[in-house]
Amino acid sequence: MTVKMQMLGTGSAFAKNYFNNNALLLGSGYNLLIDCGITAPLAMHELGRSFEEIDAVLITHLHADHVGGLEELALTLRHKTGRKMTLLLAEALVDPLWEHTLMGGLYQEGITTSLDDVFHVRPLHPDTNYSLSPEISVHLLRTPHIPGKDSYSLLLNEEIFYSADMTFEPKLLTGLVRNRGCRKIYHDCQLEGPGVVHTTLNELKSLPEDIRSRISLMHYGDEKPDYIGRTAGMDFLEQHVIYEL
Ligand SMILES: Nc1ccn([C@@H]2O[C@@H]3COP(=O)(O)O[C@H]3[C@H]2O)c(=O)n1
Ligand SMILES: [Zn+2]
Ligand SMILES: [Zn+2]
Repeated sequence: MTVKMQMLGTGSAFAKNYFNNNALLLGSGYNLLIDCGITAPLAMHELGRSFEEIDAVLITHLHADHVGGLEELALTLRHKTGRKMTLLLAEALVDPLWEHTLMGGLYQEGITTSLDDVFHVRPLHPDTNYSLSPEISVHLLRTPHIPGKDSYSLLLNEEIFYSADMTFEPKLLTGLVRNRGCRKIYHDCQLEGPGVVHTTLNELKSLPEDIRSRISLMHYGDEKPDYIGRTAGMDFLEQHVIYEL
């Protein structure tokens, strides 16, 4: 079976017409959630889905639109079935995720005192390919987002680049396609204003056609309808549509 991808949302952190940019990879017998932002529980609900059908959640970096739904995910599973979700993330994010993000909501004296009490934590090394199921492998690439903040883009099945939030890396994108045979790039995209911590549409438009033709845009703002047909051939990934990966 071909792996499918369904975005729970394709919006930027502050978009109101789109849910947070989180993705579901749907394999045969193995479903992976990529990032679990504030809006992920509502998006799952609207899609008629349950966290119980997810096998593992992978986190790219510690911003609320990527991790803000983890507290609800963990508590929902605990109360419904007692199950701990497998949590995949770069080893550098393990302690900060607990100490800076989740401890405030999940700590319970004598019961929940560490990330391991709520998740099956599987720390990942960057630049290493991990087989998650017979159909899905993941490989973390550390990419720039905010100074001093670790953030990891993904190479899925060694042929599909899924950007975490990142600033423009034209050499990386070009090398992935021309040297590593990357056939598809899902890229965050800030449509208006200076990028600062994201890649802008204008930056992506400056790439050569053989790279642009592989790019689908995600993590965009509410102004997206104004940009249809103005993306130099790059298409917009649409939330809730099921694509072949
Ligand atoms: N130095 C920063 C830090 C954050 N931000 C905004 O906050 C958002 C957090 O989620 P995001 O999706 O990374 O997008 C970030 C910026 O909009 C920003 O614009 N500049
Ligand atoms: Zn984001
Ligand atoms: Zn971010």
